[in-house]
Formats: sequence, structure tokens, C-alpha cells
Amino acid sequence: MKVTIVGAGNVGATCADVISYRGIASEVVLLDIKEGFAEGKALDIMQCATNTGFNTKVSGVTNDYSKTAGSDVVVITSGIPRKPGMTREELIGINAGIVKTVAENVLKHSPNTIIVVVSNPMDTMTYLALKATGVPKNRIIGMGGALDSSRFRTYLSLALDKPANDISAMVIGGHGDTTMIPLTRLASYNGIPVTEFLSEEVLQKVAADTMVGGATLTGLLGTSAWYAPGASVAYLVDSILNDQKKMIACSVFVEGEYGQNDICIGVPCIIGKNGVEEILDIKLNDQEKALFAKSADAVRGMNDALKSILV
Ligand SMILES: NC(=O)c1ccc[n+]([C@@H]2O[C@H](COP(=O)([O-])OP(=O)(O)OC[C@H]3O[C@@H](n4cnc5c(N)ncnc54)[C@H](O)[C@@H]3O)[C@@H](O)[C@H]2O)c1
Ligand SMILES: O=C(O)C[C@H](O)C(=O)O
Repeated sequence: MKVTIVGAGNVGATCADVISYRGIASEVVLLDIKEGFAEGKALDIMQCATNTGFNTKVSGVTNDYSKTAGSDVVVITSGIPRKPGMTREELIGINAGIVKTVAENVLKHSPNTIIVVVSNPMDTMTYLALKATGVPKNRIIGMGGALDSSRFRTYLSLALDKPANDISAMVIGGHGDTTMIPLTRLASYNGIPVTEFLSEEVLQKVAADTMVGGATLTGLLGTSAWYAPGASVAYLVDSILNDQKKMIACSVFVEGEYGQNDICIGVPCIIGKNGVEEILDIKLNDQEKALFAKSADAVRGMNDALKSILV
């Protein structure tokens, strides 16, 4: 199976690395606009093969979309990341044009591909890719909730002092510092509600830390995080390519689910070979419903900024 990753920067190259190490795909093509950059990243990754035992063929190209032909999945990480103190939403002016052009270019060579959008502001970039290309909604997936949920589980594991892989937790809503919704009520430690172990005060701190998880790392690193994002994209790509039917919080086009329409926003999805195979419209309590509606309004407001670009 072939995966193209457009944008060979921190997130894209990390994603290529994880896909290779885990043998998720047989071929990965990295594409970037910086001369030689994707080629260099690909060659560096390929030189890990003998020490780690992977057989994935990784190649890099500079802006040559013909080499991406026949991709089963295309990941879009092209665009700028935020600097400390910025919001993801502030990236829309530069990244929207990039994502639109990249989505159109990849489809010329892989008309049946499934597109995973990573570039920020991710929910709006996912909506842009859908509207600009007319690809069926099941084949446009925004990655954000998988990352936010992994951060939520990590912060819970630190609070519990227990392994993160024993913890189940999900974040839905927009992929924004104030719009994401860590579902603390539904989080569990090996099936036991975490509320059995953690006070409300600690749980609220865990939720708050999760919401600014990206900004925290941008403040520490000077740019966006890339290890967990790259691994989160690979986790999603694995479920698609290997038809794993995993339930993953993804930004997808909703038509009535959670009472919302005509936006892409993070909801629980079953992800398989056809991309979004099912959206799980789970029961939320009144507080969660209100938070989701507020989150959807914020995402919709960002989409309005696209009108001039989509014409
Ligand atoms: N959705 C998420 O959870 C998530 C997580 C991390 C980062 N991000 C976003 O992903 C994007 C990339 O982040 P990064 O840290 O990898 O940035 P980066 O600057 O390291 O890499 C971006 C790469 O895109 C390339 N690029 C720019 N325009 C291009 C074009 N038209 N065609 C092909 N390549 C192009 C650049 O040359 C660069 O190499 C940012 O928008 C960031 O905010 C999203
Ligand atoms: O926060 C960022 O700037 C990048 C990404 O959306 C993240 O959550 O790490």
C-alpha cells in the first residue's frame, strides 16, 4: 500500500518514520516544495532500515506530484506551524491556499485516495479540502482528536501514576485551545471510571492541560510538536490501510450528528479501508452538549473566513 505525505517537515517526516518502522505501508512518498528537502528526509529514514528491520520503500520528491500517483492515502502536513503565543486559527491566511492547492494536485494523480488533513487550523482545513475537491465526505479525514485523546490519556496516566495504555479516554469537538472537549465523564482506567480515583479538581486540571497541550509544547519547543502528531497520523493511516475499524476521534463532515451540519469537527468515528465508515453519535449530557454546540459555532466561524478562498 502506498502513502504520500505532502510536507516533509517535522510532522510529515515523523509520520513517514513511524509508518516505516511499524511496517504500516509498503511505500511512502514524501513531497515538499523546498528543493531536495523531501529527498534528504526520505534518504535519512531509509538509512534506518538495516538497524530497525523495516522494508518500507521511502522516497522524496520536490514538488513532482506525478511520483505520488496511485496513493491509497495522502497526508497533508504542508503549511506553517504556529509560534509561541499564536493560536492555530491565526495560520488560516497562509495555510488555506497551500492546503487547497495541495489537495487539488494530489487528486489529479490519485483520484480515489483518502486524504488525511493535518495542517492547521485543522478542522477548517479539512472542510476546505472537502469543499474544494468535492471528494465524498468519507474520504476526507482531519487528524486532531487522535492526538488530543493521546494527550488526554497521557495527562490522566500522570495523574493516576499508571500506564497510559491502561487508560481509555477521548477528546471531541474542535482542535482548538478553547474548543476541544475532553470527555472526563467517560474516561476509564481498565474499564473503571477515573472518577473513582481522581477528584473533580484534578480531573478539571487534566482536562485544562489537555486543551492547551499543543500550545504548551509550542511554548517549550518554539514550534508545534511533532512526535505525537506524527505517531497519531500513523495510527490513523494504519486503521485505513489495514481496515482495522478502530474508533478514533476525527474531524469529519457532519450532517445532523450532534445536532450540527456543514462543518468538519472532531467526533468518534469507525475508521477502515473506506475511510470514515461510521460516525458514532453518542449520548452527551447537557453540559457536554452545550460545550459541543459552542465548539461547533467557533469552527463554523472559522469556515466563514474561507468564503473568499473557495470562490
Ligand atoms: N492536526 C494536528 O494535530 C497537528 C499537529 C501538529 C502540527 N500540525 C500542523 O501541521 C502543519 C505542519 O507542521 P510542522 O511542524 O510539520 O511544520 P514544518 O514547518 O516543520 O513542515 C511543514 C513543511 O511543509 C512544507 N510546505 C509548505 N508549503 C508547501 C506546499 N505548498 N507543498 C508542499 N510542501 C509545503 C514546508 O516546506 C515544510 O517542510 C502546521 O500547519 C501545524 O500547525 C497539526
Ligand atoms: O498546537 C499546534 O500548534 C500543533 C498541533 O495542532 C498540536 O496540537 O500539536
